[in-house]
Amino acid sequence: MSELVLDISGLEFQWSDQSPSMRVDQLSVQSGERVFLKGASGSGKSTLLSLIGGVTTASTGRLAVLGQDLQSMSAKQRDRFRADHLGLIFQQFNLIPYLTAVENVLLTGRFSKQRKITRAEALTLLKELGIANDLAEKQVTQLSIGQQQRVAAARALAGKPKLIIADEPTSALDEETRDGYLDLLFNQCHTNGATLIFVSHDRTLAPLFDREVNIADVVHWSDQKEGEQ
Ligand SMILES: Nc1ncnc2c1ncn2[C@@H]1O[C@H](COP(=O)(O)OP(=O)(O)OP(=O)(O)O)[C@@H](O)[C@H]1O
Repeated sequence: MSELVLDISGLEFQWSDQSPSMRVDQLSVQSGERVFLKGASGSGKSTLLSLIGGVTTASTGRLAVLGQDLQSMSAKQRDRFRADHLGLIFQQFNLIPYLTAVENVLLTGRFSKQRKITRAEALTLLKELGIANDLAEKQVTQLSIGQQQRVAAARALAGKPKLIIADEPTSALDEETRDGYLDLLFNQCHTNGATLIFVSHDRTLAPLFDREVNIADVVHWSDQKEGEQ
């Protein structure tokens, strides 16, 4: 089946009038694919992810996620779309420090009617990711970095979103924990029929994915600033 989960063409974006402009001529990802996105620091990986996640919008071009054109949505509609359909795993986790692990996972359901998750389901998901019930009831700041990283994954996977976007989620893990984490993430994506876009500097991980995309091949920056034409 060749359903496109991500379909970008002729996309142009600038952080501000004074910033270089970024162009993506074409990038598509098929349903169920696990894509490894690599690129040098500052090459635009996080910028691209924020466009795909609807956090920022491009000035021109097409960007469709799960068949929905994000470019034609208002900021509020994009927020709703993100909450309903996307699972985001950030480099810094973005967990709420004063909540327990399970409460952090349950937050997903607070922002989306479509992704309702019960406490029992959240605990099961955490357990599948290696966070037993006693840890799940602890404040997240009392967990190790590797455990927090798994809580962040559980929160992204809660409610079975169809697209998971992970920005360097294994950067703080030792090799063994990292490999276990990836196994769990892949298993969950497979079970849920989810597509995975995974950004990492760790090239040794690339062979584990269906496809490797070098950001330099898809993202082009122009240094021309306004007033310099
Ligand atoms: N919020 C922002 N406002 C203005 N410019 C930004 C912003 N975020 C990123 N940039 C600029 O966009 C360019 C690409 O940055 P981005 O963070 O996307 O790179 P990256 O490939 O994710 O880097 P890294 O691997 O270091 O995380 C950089 O020149 C950066 O300065």
